[in-house]
Amino acid sequence: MMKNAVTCRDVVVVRGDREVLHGVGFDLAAGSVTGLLGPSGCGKTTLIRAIVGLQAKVTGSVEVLGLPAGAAKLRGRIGYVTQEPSVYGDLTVTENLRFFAAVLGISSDDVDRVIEAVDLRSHTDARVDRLSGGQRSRVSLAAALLGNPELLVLDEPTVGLDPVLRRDLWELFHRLADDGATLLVSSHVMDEAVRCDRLLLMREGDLLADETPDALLQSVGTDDIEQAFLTLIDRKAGAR
Ligand SMILES: Nc1ncnc2c1ncn2[C@@H]1O[C@H](COP(=O)(O)OP(=O)(O)OP(=O)(O)O)[C@@H](O)[C@H]1O
Repeated sequence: MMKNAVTCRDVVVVRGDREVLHGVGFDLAAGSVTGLLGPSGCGKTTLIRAIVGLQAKVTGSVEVLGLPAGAAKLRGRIGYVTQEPSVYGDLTVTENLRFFAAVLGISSDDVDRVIEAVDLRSHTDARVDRLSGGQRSRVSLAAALLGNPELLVLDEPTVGLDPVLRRDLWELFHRLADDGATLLVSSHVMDEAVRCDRLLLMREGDLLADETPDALLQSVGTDDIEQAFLTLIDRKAGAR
């Protein structure tokens, strides 16, 4: 039986004085790539923060790699890339990664592997503040890959990347999953959905769909994910 890397049940989150997740539940199968899709403000980052254990005021249950989200023992087993670059501008690519490896207690031998994985070999000695936005976000991704985490949570990792790089990154995500990692990748670009094994479609703090891309397209009767999403919204509005 396939194990679940993440299990969420009835997850409710309050931010400020507003409930922004209204009882979300799903599983992430180990070794899969799941896309978390939905319009800006629908709650993707909030859900991600609940999974990586950074979000306050979470009720319901969030279990990650068999432990409650935020458990100290999960440190080092999860790689998380936020939308903001999390690396130092005044250090080179290699210096950044050596620093993060040292902080995590990982051998610096791993630095070459992650640089290669994100295709930054030709920029190892460049200061990060002299790199392009896309290159900088790949340095953050490389830092998250240090130590081979079992769960990778990536918040909009392909924003600002050209089509070739986006394709290469999605190939990397699938290689990592083939090696056993579980990936949750958020995006508001619907055409990335077909690259995922499974999709979570969110809107206004609710999960509208939790399906494979093919099953979703079939159930809605279209060959376009964006259209499928709009149809689901209309159906939900009609059901109210
Ligand atoms: N610090 C905060 N305090 C109060 N409300 C917040 C805070 N951060 C986000 N929110 C609200 O929570 C809701 C969900 O935000 P969230 O950042 O999770 O959305 P998102 O789907 O990740 O959006 P985007 O794609 O634009 O990053 C939004 O309505 C937002 O206004």
